[in-house]
Formats: sequence, C-alpha cells, structure tokens
Amino acid sequence: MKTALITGATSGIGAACAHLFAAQGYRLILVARRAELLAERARHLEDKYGIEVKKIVQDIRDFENLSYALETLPAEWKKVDVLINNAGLSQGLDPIHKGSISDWDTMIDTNIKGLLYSTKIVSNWMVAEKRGHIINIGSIAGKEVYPNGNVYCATKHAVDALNKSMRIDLLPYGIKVSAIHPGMVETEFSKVRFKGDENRAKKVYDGLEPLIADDIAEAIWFIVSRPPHVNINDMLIMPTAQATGTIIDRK
Ligand SMILES: NC(=O)C1=CN([C@@H]2O[C@H](COP(=O)(O)OP(=O)(O)OC[C@H]3O[C@@H](n4cnc5c(N)ncnc54)[C@H](OP(=O)(O)O)[C@@H]3O)[C@@H](O)[C@H]2O)C=CC1
Ligand SMILES: N[C@@H](C=O)C(=O)O
Repeated sequence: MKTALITGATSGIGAACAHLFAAQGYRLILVARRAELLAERARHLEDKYGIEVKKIVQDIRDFENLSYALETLPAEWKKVDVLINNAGLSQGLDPIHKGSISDWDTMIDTNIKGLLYSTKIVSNWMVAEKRGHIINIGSIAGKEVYPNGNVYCATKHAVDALNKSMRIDLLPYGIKVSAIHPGMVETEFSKVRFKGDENRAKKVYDGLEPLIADDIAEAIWFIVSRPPHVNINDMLIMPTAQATGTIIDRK
C-alpha cells in the first residue's frame, strides 16, 4: 500500500488531497494543528475508504516536536511515496509600511521554514528508499507580486526557488519534485488572511468563479500519476476568470 504525507490536512487543498489519495487507496499521514477537526477528517476517511490514517497534531513551525512525532512513526510508515507540502497561509493584506511584524513572522515561519522542516525529515526517508515524490504548494504569488502582497508573495517566491533546488538536489536519488502554483481557490485561506472577517473574505471571490480545492487535488493527482520517466517541475493553475495574481481586495 502506498503512503502519502499531507501537511495542512484539516481544510482546503490539503483536505481535498487527503480525500483524493484515500480514494486512490493510499494510507495517509495527516499533519495539522486542530486536533478535533483532524480526528473527524481521519475518521471519515477511514470509514469511507477503508484506509488507515496516522494523525499528527503538530505545528509545522516546531521542528523538534514535528520531528519527534514523525520519527516515532512505525518504520513501515516512513516509506512515504508522496509528501504534499501544503500547510501555509497569508496574514493580512497591507502595504509594506503598514505590515505587522508578527504577521510577517507567521508567514515566513509557516510557508518557508515549516515547509523546510517537513521536507528535511521526509526527504531523508525518501533518500534512504531511493524513491518518492515531493509536491510543493506554491502560488501565483510565487510567480508574480501584487499590491499589498509583499511578504506573502516573498514566501511563495521562496517556495518556488526551494522547489527548483530540491528538484536538483534529489534527482540523483530518483526522487521527483514538483510545484503547483494556484490562483484564487475558495477555501479558508481568505478567512485566515483577514483574521476571521468572513465578509471581507467572501468579497475576494465576488464576481468571479474561483478554483475549488478539488481542482488542485486533481491537478496534483495528475502530477503524481505520471509514469516514472515524467516529472512535472512546475504547474500554474488559475481560475479562467483570473489572468494575473492581482487580488482585488473589496473592503
Ligand atoms: N486558497 C488559495 O487561494 C491559495 C492557497 N495557496 C496555498 O495553498 C496551501 C493550502 O491553503 P488553503 O487550503 O487554501 O487554505 P486553508 O486555510 O483552507 O488550509 C490551510 C491548512 O494548513 C494548515 N496549517 C496552517 N498553518 C499550519 C501550521 N503552522 N502547522 C500545521 N498546519 C498548518 C491548516 O490546519 P490547522 O489550522 O488545523 O493547523 C489547514 O489545514 C497554502 O500553502 C496556501 O498558501 C496557494 C494559492 C492559492
Ligand atoms: N493566490 C492566492 C493565494 O496564494 C494569493 O496569491 O493570495
């Protein structure tokens, strides 16, 4: 049985990936902070698809505890076939001079360092097995910048660079590396960005049809299901209604 490890599996793209990989018969290692929601998601997946789920209730910004939780998994669970570095977020949408230092720290610690921490642990497992596939969730914000996107865009540009670096560093071990860069996807993302302001979050998608999480999960499945001689390095996937990264923030 194949194993997928998904960070940020309680909501949005990560939750959609968990469903899709479970439906494809993968057993899952799911990482997130919200214990009750993770347990509920895991129970549903086990009941619906008859697969096994390991729940890792951890903040990916905490390397020591994340490492302990993952390294103490049973040995056969460490033969991870697919790592989906999904956990991430944006905090605020302010011009640089008005930005919050703590928001900047949260985005940098989650989107860059958290991704590095999970990759550090799992890539070593994959190197030992000389196989695996790492999927990094970037963003259109990792390809372009937009007004007030500053630090979030910078973190996703970092993910873009890290993806290219991982691809080179892990090639000798037969490990595939791919990035997917979505445009607007209607998840909890905007509610998190605007600190729970549901009206402001909803307005982001007014007047256009955004992507949904399943669109990204299906694209990731396409990437993962390519034959061994094919590696998709980078996929940019946008709502038809969104040509560039500019977020129209309707206050
Ligand atoms: N939605 C969009 O428009 C786009 C999103 N993206 C990227 O897609 C990825 C997923 O976002 P999306 O599904 O939209 O957003 P959601 O807010 O719906 O999901 C984010 C997930 O990440 C988890 N998470 C956040 N911080 C941490 C942390 N410190 N430790 C562990 N888990 C964490 C959350 O779980 P919990 O709170 O339980 O820990 C949640 O499961 C992110 O990297 C985002 O930047 C990229 C392009 C577009
Ligand atoms: N595409 C969105 C999420 O990453 C954004 O850029 O805000």
